[in-house]
Amino acid sequence: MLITIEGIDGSGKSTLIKRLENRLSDLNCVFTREPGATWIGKAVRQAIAEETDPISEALLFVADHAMHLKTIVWPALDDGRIVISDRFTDSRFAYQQVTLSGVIDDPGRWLAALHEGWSLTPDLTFLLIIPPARAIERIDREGVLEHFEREEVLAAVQQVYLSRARVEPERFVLIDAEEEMEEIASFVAEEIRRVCGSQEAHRQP
Ligand SMILES: Nc1ncnc2c1ncn2[C@@H]1O[C@H](COP(=O)(O)OP(=O)(O)O)[C@@H](O)[C@H]1O
Ligand SMILES: Cc1cn([C@H]2C[C@H](O)[C@@H](COP(=O)(O)OP(=O)(O)O)O2)c(=O)[nH]c1=O
Repeated sequence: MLITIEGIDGSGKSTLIKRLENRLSDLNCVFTREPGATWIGKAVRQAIAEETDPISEALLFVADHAMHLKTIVWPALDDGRIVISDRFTDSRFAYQQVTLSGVIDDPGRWLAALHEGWSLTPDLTFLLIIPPARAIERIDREGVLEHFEREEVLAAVQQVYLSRARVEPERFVLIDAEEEMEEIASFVAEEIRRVCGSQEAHRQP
């Protein structure tokens, strides 16, 4: 089972993941993230910092995803583990749709073609929704802003996330990210237990 946590920068994904690590410790989940901790992940972070070319930046995100699948996601799923990822392919569709707009024709189609035939769709995606100005306030408290971390960029990214959620309502669970984190974490943990429990029940003869 593959579960992803998505949302704009500052929406609370990494805080939520930390809470889930505690709340779901008995489920032996694999917690992971994109961009990852490999050398490609480092290259991605360098590309973000340099902000030179959105096409090479997008391709590095895809390379990081391929490495992530090969080294972490597939092995864990093959072992029957629950994988919970802080960002996954929806991040690419949401952010690169915005950064590549006006750079290449139909970025959505280009991104879909790049993932075709080897990637996978999560079983369940929690999407944290927050007014972009609130997200920027939260990030601002932490220091330097990356090039995505501008209100108009995050607003556009969130719109793409929401339009993806409208197309696949059975996969996406929308969360109000301005709620208390304790409440968000207990709701998400319960949902994960419910979905994983019902999958177990399906498996029984
Ligand atoms: N529900 C919440 N209420 C108040 N503050 C929050 C909440 N969720 C996250 N924060 C704070 O907002 C900041 C950004 O959260 P973070 O988890 O790093 O976001 P992300 O991983 O999505 O960029 C952190 O300082 C965090 O403590
Ligand atoms: C995974 C991924 C991330 N990103 C962006 C989102 C973030 O602004 C940036 C770094 O990701 P991350 O470190 O997860 O940012 P945050 O914790 O602030 O949410 O990379 C993409 O543009 N495309 C992608 O495919």
